[in-house]
Amino acid sequence: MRTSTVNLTGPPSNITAAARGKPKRAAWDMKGRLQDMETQVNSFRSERESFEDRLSGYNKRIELLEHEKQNLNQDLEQYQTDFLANRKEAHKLYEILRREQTERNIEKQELQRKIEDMEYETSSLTRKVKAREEIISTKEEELAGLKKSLSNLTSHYAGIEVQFSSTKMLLEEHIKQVSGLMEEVNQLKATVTTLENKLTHSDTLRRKLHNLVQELKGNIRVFCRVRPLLNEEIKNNGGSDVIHHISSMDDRTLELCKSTDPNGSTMSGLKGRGAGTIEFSYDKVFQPSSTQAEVFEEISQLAQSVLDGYNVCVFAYGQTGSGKTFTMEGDYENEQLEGMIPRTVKHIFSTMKQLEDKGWSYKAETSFLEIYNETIRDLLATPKEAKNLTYDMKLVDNKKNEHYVTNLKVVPVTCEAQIQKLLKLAQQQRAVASTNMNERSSRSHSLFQLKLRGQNTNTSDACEGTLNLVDLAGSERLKESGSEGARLTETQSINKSLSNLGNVIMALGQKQSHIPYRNSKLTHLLQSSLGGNSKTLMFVNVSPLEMYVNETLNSLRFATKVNQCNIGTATRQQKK
Ligand SMILES: Nc1ncnc2c1ncn2[C@@H]1O[C@H](COP(=O)(O)OP(=O)(O)OP(=O)(O)O)[C@@H](O)[C@H]1O
Repeated sequence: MRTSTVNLTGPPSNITAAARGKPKRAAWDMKGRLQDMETQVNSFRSERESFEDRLSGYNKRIELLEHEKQNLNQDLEQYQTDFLANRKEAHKLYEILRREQTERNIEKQELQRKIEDMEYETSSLTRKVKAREEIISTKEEELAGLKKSLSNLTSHYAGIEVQFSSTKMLLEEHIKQVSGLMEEVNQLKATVTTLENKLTHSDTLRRKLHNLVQELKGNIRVFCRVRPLLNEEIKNNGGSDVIHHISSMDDRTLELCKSTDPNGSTMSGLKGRGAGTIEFSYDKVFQPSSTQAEVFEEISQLAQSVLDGYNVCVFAYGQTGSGKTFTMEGDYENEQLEGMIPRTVKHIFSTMKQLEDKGWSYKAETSFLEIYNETIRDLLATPKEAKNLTYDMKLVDNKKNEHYVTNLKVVPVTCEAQIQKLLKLAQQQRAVASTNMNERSSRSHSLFQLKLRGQNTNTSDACEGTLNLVDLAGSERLKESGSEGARLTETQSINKSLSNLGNVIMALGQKQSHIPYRNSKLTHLLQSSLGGNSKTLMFVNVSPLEMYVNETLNSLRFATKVNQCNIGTATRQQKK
């Protein structure tokens, strides 16, 4: 940049000094005054020249300055242009810088996140490393311990090896002895197997012979079952489950102590022991502790007989609450407490499967009814299905005296599960009414029937068997039941049909020409299953309560009579 300086001070100092330096001339001194004035003009002239010099200097200076100004203006314009260009450039750079900064910020955040992650990872790795280190140190300790044990064991092993070689020698000697003994054992085993086979064979034979004897005798078999005391009854018995008035010497006899009996033992045909003690004997007596499985074990052969083409009839007889329904049906929801009906069904279906290998195939159909006040009711029909239907008995076959019930639902069954379902349906439908004897007393007879038709493709053999499982209504006497009104009619009807069942059995036993089957629906319905063509078994269920000792006595007497009846030998129903 160009620069210059201009001196612009006031008029020359000699003028004022001349004026001021000389004393004032008198008015008359014209010459002097002219002289002064000429001096003054000269001074003024020289002053003017000096001024003019200075002015031309100033003008030059101004020109110079003007030039300088022009230069400066040009510079300024250049600067402005440069400035604008620079500002634009600077703006662009600023934008780039700002973008760069934003990107850097994002990168920085990213990096910070990564750093945080890495820090976290590092801290967790540090923790893991620490844990590993701890484990390693524990393992090292263990290793040290193991090394120690190993060295102990090695020395122990050396000792054992010594022992082993001596034992080995001993063992070789023993092996020789053992092989001799093994031979003996094998010989003994063979003897045991032969004996076991003989035993099984003789046990099967014994059972078969026992059944044969029973069949040949033609007797109705009777099993007696004493119910255990229930929880409430145990409480009333002073917390004890011991039944004092009923006892048993073995599994075929039962003693009833009726202390109130004045004569003690005068019942016809019954042995007496001591005052009021009466002994009864049956084919089997089940104690209160007997399980459902144990009871079924004894009747499983009867179930097998149905598949072999026999008619089988099982009754449960006894006073209300003595355990008839428990014995026949039990608890369908609890496998251990299942009664004879579900167990028989299971047994039959599993045996059917086994017999398939021998060429047998079976068709099965079932029905379930109850007789209430001498009226038949279908337990497999819902109330809607049974509406407006009447159930009468009609003869199927004159020769066989076989009856069927009109409108009764007969369901073809192919598996055990199907029957289980039907049994539950029937259970729901059973008429249950209350009496003084038992709040949930069943006041009807129920009859479950399963008919099987078998065909053997290998031998062309065919057979037909029917299983009847009957849960009879409570046998208590009118006096004891305390019934009135509708309940009285029920009890009378039950008593009538039960005593008729007894009459039919007695008439069969005495080989009478007329058997009163038609006197009650129950005997009428079971005509073909009683009377010689059926394997018949009666459960007499007994209450453990001493207060019912008279009812128990009646039941046991009835059962004894039934047991003594010879109704003839059951025959297999073969078909061609
Ligand atoms: N052996 C037993 N073990 C355990 N409880 C039993 C046994 N026998 C019967 N009971 C129970 O005793 C009660 C009466 O039995 P159940 O209903 O079978 O008598 P019931 O003779 O069929 O009576 P009802 O004539 O009224 O049908 C039931 O609660 C039953 O579960």
